[in-house]
Amino acid sequence: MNDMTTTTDTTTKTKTTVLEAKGVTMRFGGLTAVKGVDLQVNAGEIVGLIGPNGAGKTTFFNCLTGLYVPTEGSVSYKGKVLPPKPHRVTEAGIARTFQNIRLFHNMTVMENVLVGRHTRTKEGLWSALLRGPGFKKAEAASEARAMELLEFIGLEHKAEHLAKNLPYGEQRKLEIARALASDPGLILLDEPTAGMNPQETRAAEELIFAIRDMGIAVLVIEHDMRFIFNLCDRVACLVQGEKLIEGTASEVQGDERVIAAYLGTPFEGEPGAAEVAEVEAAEAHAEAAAEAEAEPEAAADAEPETETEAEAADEDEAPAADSDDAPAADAEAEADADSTTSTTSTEGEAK
Ligand SMILES: Nc1ncnc2c1ncn2[C@@H]1O[C@H](COP(=O)(O)OP(=O)(O)OP(=O)(O)O)[C@@H](O)[C@H]1O
Repeated sequence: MNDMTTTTDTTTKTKTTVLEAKGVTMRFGGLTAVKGVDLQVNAGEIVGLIGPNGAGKTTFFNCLTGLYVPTEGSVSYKGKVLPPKPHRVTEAGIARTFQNIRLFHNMTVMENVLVGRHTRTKEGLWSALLRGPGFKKAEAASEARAMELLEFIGLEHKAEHLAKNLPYGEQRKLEIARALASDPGLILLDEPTAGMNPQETRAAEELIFAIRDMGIAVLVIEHDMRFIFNLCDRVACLVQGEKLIEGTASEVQGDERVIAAYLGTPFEGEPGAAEVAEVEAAEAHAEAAAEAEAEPEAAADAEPETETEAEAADEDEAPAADSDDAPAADAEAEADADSTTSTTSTEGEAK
């Protein structure tokens, strides 16, 4: 990783592609969570990934980081296709944080960062067990690097605290420091400001700019639109697993399809709209066929109903006529009377 100096100078930006996802598709049984998504992240860029709940953003992240093996498509990092294995992806240079914080809660802040460092330490098992000079030197270097990262996120004074005792916003920052410990060239952040207050969100924004200025490309999922449009050079919007649009912040935030997707309003050419229309047409057809089949029966049912009504009318006109229901009604009335009596008597006894 580059030195820790942070600047706001982005003139050194190049168009070197760091991440290239091509036609990534992920199916879970009959559900296509991600459908043919292409995405590039270039060196020096902060790219945002937005979309309504369930749009497939986290599933896409999981495909990029080897947690899921995409059903179709490929993911390359700096021109090399990545093997779908999380530790190999980390070794290659991609680090990530999770939507639900995943820290080692009973370990210290420093230990959590050291865990993130292990892919970059070369000392083997025997060296570690025997704690030879090589191991001690490597351990000291790792600790120095971890402390540097803690200073970077402003948590050096809490190095010996247990992770579980940190406030929520600091836990999120610690997760970022742990990801940075693997010296990535690209970091994927899954909702880094979730649960943060506005001040913490602002600080997170500064932290991400600083990470970019260290030479690490960033791909970030967020629901906070103000945060994303302020932060990102480019934004891609997923809807129902498909990439709806990709462009600069102003292009994306002004796009009425994006607004409609967030408000749940259907729009022309909406991803999945053709499939929905097909299913709706098939359902309407099936309903119409069922109705047509049921029609003669319905007509037949209608006649006796008319007769019954006529009979009932006759009965109304002949109140003296015996009815089978009458004794049952009498019995019910008697039973009601009995139960009322018994309740009353019980209440009386109780009193
Ligand atoms: N392991 C899984 N098995 C089956 N379905 C899954 C699995 N993971 C995700 N899904 C489904 O895939 C779809 C996309 O989910 P995903 O979590 O990727 O969306 P998201 O855009 O990250 O949503 P959110 O913004 O709410 O986090 C959803 O319908 C979800 O239920």
